[in-house]
Amino acid sequence: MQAHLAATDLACRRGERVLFRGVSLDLHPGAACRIAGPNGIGKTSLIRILAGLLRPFAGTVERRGMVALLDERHALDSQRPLGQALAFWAQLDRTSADEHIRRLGLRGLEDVPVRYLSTGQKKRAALARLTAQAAPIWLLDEPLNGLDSQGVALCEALVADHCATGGIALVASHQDMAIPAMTTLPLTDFALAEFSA
Ligand SMILES: Nc1ncnc2c1ncn2[C@@H]1O[C@H](COP(=O)(O)OP(=O)(O)OP(=O)(O)O)[C@@H](O)[C@H]1O
Repeated sequence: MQAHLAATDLACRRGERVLFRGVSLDLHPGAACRIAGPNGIGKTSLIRILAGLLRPFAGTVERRGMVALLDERHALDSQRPLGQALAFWAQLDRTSADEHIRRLGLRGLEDVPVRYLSTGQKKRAALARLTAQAAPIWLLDEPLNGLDSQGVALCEALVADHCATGGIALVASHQDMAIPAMTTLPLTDFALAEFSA
């Protein structure tokens, strides 16, 4: 089964405002797309609609294949040491976290409680959790936030590898990313003023 992520004529309403409307996309294996736009335009809201966590005001979403979401909530038990927190999810995913801990440069931090990790270390841990999931569809909300330059390059390489091996990546980011053939969906074009229905 080939992964597929499509949306047709999406609109998003939050409170009394329609944030955007008429948003469509059609992503097939290998596709990388960046959602761009100013603060508050609705990038996170669009990601959450595509993840199935927020109901669109209008339009439809079609998902085929498992979805992995990375956002500011890293979903790792803050009381547990990093190794155990990642192993908890790895066990559910029937995999091992070790290779992902190594790849994300987290070796040596396995015994440190998640709550003591720095911002960038937590983001790397969330990326380790993401890569361990082996989901074909990645929805990434500001994945570069908090990463140092080496972390940014690493994240770009992860996304590029994911797409090169048939994955789909949709990334909300204020920063350009060095990903081959990455397209841009500029949300600004769809912004509306106050909702007046
Ligand atoms: N539950 C909610 N109820 C009402 N308004 C909300 C709710 N959640 C978010 N909003 C509003 O929706 C708008 C879009 O928020 P969203 O987080 O999607 O924007 P964004 O483009 O991701 O912003 P940023 O670039 O700052 O991360 C904001 O004005 C925000 O205040």
